Amino acid sequence: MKAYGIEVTGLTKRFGEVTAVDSVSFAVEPGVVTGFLGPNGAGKTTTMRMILGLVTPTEGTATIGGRRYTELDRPTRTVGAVLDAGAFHPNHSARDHLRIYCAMGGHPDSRVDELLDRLGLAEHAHRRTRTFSTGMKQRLSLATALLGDPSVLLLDEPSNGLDPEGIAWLRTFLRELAAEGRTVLVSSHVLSEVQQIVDDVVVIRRGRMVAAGPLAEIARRRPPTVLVHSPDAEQLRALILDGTRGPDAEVATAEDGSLRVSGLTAAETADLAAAAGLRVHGLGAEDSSLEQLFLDLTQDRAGQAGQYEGDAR
Ligand SMILES: Nc1ncnc2c1ncn2[C@@H]1O[C@H](COP(=O)(O)OP(=O)(O)OP(=O)(O)O)[C@@H](O)[C@H]1O
Repeated sequence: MKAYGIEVTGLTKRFGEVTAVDSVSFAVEPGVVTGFLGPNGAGKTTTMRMILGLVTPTEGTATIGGRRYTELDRPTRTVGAVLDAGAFHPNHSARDHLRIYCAMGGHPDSRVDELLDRLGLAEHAHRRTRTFSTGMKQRLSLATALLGDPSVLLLDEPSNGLDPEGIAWLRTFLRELAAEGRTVLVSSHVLSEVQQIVDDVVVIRRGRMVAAGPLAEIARRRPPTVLVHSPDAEQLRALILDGTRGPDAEVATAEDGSLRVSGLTAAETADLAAAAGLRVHGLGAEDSSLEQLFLDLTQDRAGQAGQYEGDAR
């Protein structure tokens, strides 16, 4: 199996007035799982469909191993995709379904049983797909995508509808596929569902890329935030914002009146309050969960996006 990466350059798609994808560029490397993250409507599916040659870009290119999907000699041996994990004929058994796709792709029949085994579906091979749970449908979709033993896998929202056990299974499975040297791109609108699964991320918001790179590195770049409970909150806020604490100091007031300070450490904030004789009843580093990072990256705050931008590897 040859290792192919995905390269997206200046990719843009306009549907009439709507710019679904706006000059997006990133690279997806073999051997790791890459999360393609963004809220609903951010443009993830449209980007994946352009990579798969199902939607024609308005501008830019998407290539797999240097070639557009439509230029690949044997596409299903290079790329496997799951865009809709529920799309089966309800009266076909899992084996019938795989046999049909196996024949269409020109793959050896032996792949059907190999994949039923690998995906833990062997004992359900004769059941009609309409009786399958969401998790079983997800596995059958993955089996279908893997029939051609592709080196690149594109999965649109594979964690959707899975219970924690299903997500744990998916994590192990996708990690195995990446360890085999495959390129794995997984979209999601919920970072917490995939944060244990992905190594790298590409984050988009309203069609534009806001961050790309190893998740751990992007999380480290997030400025620390300090939560302050103070009866003198307004004075402290004014003090922090007076411009002499450095250009990066910012304060937001939470609903309960406490302050969320960024651009200053907890010690700097405490010293500032003490020097001005302001009372502080509580102070600590805010929980910098990745979900908060994701919200910071994708919510509508002008000028917020650029500070996390990294090089797409
Ligand atoms: N065929 C189409 N015609 C018109 N607009 C479209 C079409 N396909 C997508 N869009 C619009 O493009 C934008 C991006 O949609 P897309 O489905 O790519 O986002 P997404 O990030 O995959 O979101 P979701 O997680 O909700 O699927 C949305 O505003 C959507 O309404």
